[in-house]
Amino acid sequence: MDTETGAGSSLSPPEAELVRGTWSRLRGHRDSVGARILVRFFCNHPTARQYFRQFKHLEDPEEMQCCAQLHRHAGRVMGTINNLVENLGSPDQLDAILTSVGKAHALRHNVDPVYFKILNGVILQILVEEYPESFTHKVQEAWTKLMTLIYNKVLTTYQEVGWVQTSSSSSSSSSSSSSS
Ligand code: HEM
Repeated sequence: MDTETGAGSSLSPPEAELVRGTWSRLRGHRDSVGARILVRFFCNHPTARQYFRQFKHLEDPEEMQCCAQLHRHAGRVMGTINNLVENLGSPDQLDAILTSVGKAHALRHNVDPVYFKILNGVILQILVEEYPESFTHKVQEAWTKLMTLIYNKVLTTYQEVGWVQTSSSSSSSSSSSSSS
């Protein structure tokens, strides 16, 4: 079987096992962890809110925390990660899942792909904060590889569909702070 996604290496079997092991511990808390990730992301990178009608004008983290659209997207992000983790042994499936995510965000939501890179960093940051004992150096390396694979495949899909940055998708005024 092909071990490449075409846009970055697949995880080795031991790396995939490390990701599965940590995910199985946090899967039951994925709604609350997902909401924390998105609140941190949107607070530290306010321009990322431009794509979300319901909370693009919200500044207060408490108000954001209550927003249904934020929770829906948190569920979708964490649901997609769940799907990816369940298919770590199937490069073709990983490819199909990420192509679909890439197409939706490029063609329907017109999201600047740089936000995927930023969000990936926030996901890792929150996972390490929430599960410090589980996220050893080796586990972090394995998760970083999964995040890189996500970003590379999404970016490749953007290129394949001919996504072109417009002023409304620009991220130039994004805050670059990474702490909460
Ligand atoms: C790992 C990263 C991400 C994953 C897995 C993900 C996943 C999803 C999924 C599965 C959907 C529904 C797809 C559809 O509309 O058919 C969605 C919708 C959406 N995503 Fe993402 N997403 C990610 C990152 C982002 C980022 C970085 C942004 C923008 C800053 C974003 C903005 C949106 C918007 C605006 C929608 C539509 C929201 C709505 O209809 O309420 N996504 N996302």
